Amino acid sequence: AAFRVDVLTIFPEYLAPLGQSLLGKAAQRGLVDIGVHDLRQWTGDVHRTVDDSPYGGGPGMVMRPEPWGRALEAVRPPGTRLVVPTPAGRPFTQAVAAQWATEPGLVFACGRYEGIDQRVADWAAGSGPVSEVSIGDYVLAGGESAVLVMVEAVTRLIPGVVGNADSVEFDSHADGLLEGPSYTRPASWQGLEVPPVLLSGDHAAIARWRRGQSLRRTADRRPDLLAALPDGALDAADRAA
Ligand SMILES: NC(=O)c1ccno1
Repeated sequence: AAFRVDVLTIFPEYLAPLGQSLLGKAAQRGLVDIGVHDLRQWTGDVHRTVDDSPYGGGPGMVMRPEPWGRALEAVRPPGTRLVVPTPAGRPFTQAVAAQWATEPGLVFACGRYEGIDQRVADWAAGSGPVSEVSIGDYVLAGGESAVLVMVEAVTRLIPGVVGNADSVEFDSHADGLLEGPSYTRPASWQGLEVPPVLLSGDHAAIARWRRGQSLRRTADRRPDLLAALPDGALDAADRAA
């Protein structure tokens, strides 16, 4: 069955890119079903109000719970994970994306303003898993951009969505390390040569060189990833790299 994605937002037009390109083709091929819903459909007043001032004072506005409750009851299949993008969330990583890609689908709640009344996530936990996640340590105006990022990261891991399955398997972060440099024709460009080992045809040497490049780049750019590797992940050859 198709992987089902539903997005609740007050800016449905912002999610238009979900219908294009890679995702669009996957949707056409029945691999992914995407529904974008305007939260204001579930407001109860003539002004279609979705926010109010925060209890306890403080700047900005908070999204009221009632429209979310009605929208989730209408849209969220029972047991489906609810994802709430927020700078205060747990980190969204490749491992999280891989886990979610094995599930039947996802519902995304895009918060605006200072966020959504906490009772929505608390109440929603009664009908399925709820994940409050962050795509990085920065603050966006709303959750919509984060949803575009997460939908792309998850759906490309669904078998058949990305043409070449190998390219997914050898992504950066797939083995906990960053991918090293890539090269293609011409062999010489602006006086810069492609590393000769890559033209040698010696596949064992190429694999060793690539692993070394990956380790070196990870140590240079993301030492935190090296530190997070499970014991034994690096062998003697790795340490020598
Ligand atoms: N960092 C994030 O994931 C985020 C979501 C909404 N605003 O920021």
